[in-house]
Amino acid sequence: MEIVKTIPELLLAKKKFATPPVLVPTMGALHDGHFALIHKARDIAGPNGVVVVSLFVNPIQFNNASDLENYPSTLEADLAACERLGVDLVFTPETASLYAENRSVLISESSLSSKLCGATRPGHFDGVCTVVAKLFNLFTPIDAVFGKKDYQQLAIISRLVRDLNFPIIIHGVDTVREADGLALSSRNVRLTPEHRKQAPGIYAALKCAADRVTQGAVEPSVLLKLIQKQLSESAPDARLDYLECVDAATLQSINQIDRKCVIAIAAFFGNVRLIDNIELTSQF
Ligand SMILES: Nc1ncnc2c1ncn2[C@@H]1O[C@H](COP(=O)(O)OP(=O)(O)OP(=O)(O)O)[C@@H](O)[C@H]1O
Ligand SMILES: CC(C)(CO)[C@@H](O)C(=O)[O-]
Ligand code: BAL
Repeated sequence: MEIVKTIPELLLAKKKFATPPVLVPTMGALHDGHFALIHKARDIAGPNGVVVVSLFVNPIQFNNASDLENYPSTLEADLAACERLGVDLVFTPETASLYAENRSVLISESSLSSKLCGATRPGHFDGVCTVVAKLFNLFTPIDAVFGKKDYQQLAIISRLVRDLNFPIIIHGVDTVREADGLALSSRNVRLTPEHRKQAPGIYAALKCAADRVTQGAVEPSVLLKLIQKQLSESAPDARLDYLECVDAATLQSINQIDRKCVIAIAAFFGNVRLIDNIELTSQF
């Protein structure tokens, strides 16, 4: 496995690739969710293809300085895991090697990012789109793999690829969960023991709402109230950042469950912000 830190090194390493790579962009602090992405990348690439992983905590997508400062970093363990999983190349750039000091170009998506995390983390998706476009330009992958835990991000990156004609196929991987249902997330390690106990309440409440839909419930407002009630009982310390039922394609709020939709949630436990979602697709 090759580890490269700079763009010149990356461009040199790329010359040795027999095929265009399959890219897995991450911010490091790898866990089983990331490993599922890497497995998917290997499936796509095949045994002789090239799988590359980027580990980069992208400062320009953070709207909160202390969130950036406290973002977990486990570089040695990440590199060992990538090696074990048969990754061909890991890219761990310094911020200065990716961003010019006087940079003045930003990629902005203006529709799918208007709600949910886009509304509560201003500028976040401009940062995501910009760094992902850079990674696409640097690696020229044929495929790239993202997780459905970040549902809105996956939708926005698919739109970025469509609207800017990146010749790349975007693959989504189902959310990997702890045995108690909590979505794996690098930020989970920052939960206090008490908040870690409460956090599975998020997915439990989402599932309960999804079950109601299976039984015929069609009013998003009823479902959202049910989730809020459940959360207040199972996770009393959770502070909602948003909770919405949105059209799965447009990510705009809906009044009736009459098409593929997603319930998306973000909640704070102390200063740790977790996101999760559930797709309500089985009926449509
Ligand atoms: N539990 C998970 N299941 C599947 N994919 C995941 C999971 N967690 C993260 N991913 C995906 O891994 C990629 C990198 O995400 P990232 O490095 O931000 O990890 P993270 O665990 O989402 O961290 P955090 O949410 O704390 O920022 C993204 O495509 C993300 O959707
Ligand atoms: C896609 C990504 C690596 C861009 O920094 C990040 O938003 C993430 O880890 O989901
Ligand atoms: N997983 C999305 C990256 C972020 O929270 O900034």
